[in-house]
Amino acid sequence: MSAAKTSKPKSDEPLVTFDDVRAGYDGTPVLRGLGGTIKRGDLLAVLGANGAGKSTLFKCITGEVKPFSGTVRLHDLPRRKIAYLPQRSDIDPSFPISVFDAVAMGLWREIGAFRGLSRAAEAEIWAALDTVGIAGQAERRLGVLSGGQFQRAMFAQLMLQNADLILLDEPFQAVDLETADTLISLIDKWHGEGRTVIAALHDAALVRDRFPQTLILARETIAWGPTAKVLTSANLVKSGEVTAAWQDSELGLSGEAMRARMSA
Ligand SMILES: Nc1ncnc2c1ncn2[C@@H]1O[C@H](COP(=O)(O)OP(=O)(O)OP(=O)(O)O)[C@@H](O)[C@H]1O
Repeated sequence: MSAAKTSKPKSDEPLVTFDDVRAGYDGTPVLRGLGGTIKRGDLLAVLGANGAGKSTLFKCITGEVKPFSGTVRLHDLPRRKIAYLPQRSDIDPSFPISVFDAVAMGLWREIGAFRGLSRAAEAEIWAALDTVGIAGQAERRLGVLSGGQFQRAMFAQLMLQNADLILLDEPFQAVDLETADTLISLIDKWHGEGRTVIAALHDAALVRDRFPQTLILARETIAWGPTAKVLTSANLVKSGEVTAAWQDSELGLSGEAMRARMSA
């Protein structure tokens, strides 16, 4: 995302509104009764235990998962202005593509997949590779990069997308501290440019340090608001318990056992 391309300025405008969203897979709900608003310019962390529904929330925003009931409303936000980085485990590393071409994919929506790259576009790709520190890896196959290098390449691709909303699913998983620092600086830069960034994370200390807003999720909203207010150990414990209770209920535990766990 070059500095020349500006997104809308930061404001209190709503960007995504969830209204009583019930969504999941094969008729089984994962998210239940989810409500709330992401504002334009938010830098929001989504925290929750494994299986809490963080990725499902992202997929509801991208439109990949359609709610069974309730609505996910995008306000003045065309889907092409949403950039989504799935969890590393959801990206096929064997796809035969060079690092350069993978990063270039960030421009596809603007220039089309099958058009040749202009000199300006090539320069933009090299600048993005340089910013994330992997210009020297450009000709290598994407699949042979280390976890950190791979994530740097994915961030370079995001840089080129010029998105208004950037969704990052566990972006620091399996990356070293130096890489995490580089990637966090980019997130700060995007936030400074008025873009909205939402990241699913597990590191509460990092969230406390760098993310002004937090959503704690456990299939339903446990808490959502300013990080200093929301990110408490009580809320984190509750989130783990509520997610576990929903998972137990899906595995067929009796309603009584579930209620006992919920009220413990
Ligand atoms: N494609 C799918 N089909 C069926 N069930 C799914 C699918 N994707 C996710 N689920 C189920 O939905 C629930 C929530 O998963 P989700 O990936 O949204 O949680 P998460 O909070 O992102 O978890 P994690 O921290 O482990 O990535 C889990 O029980 C998961 O098994």
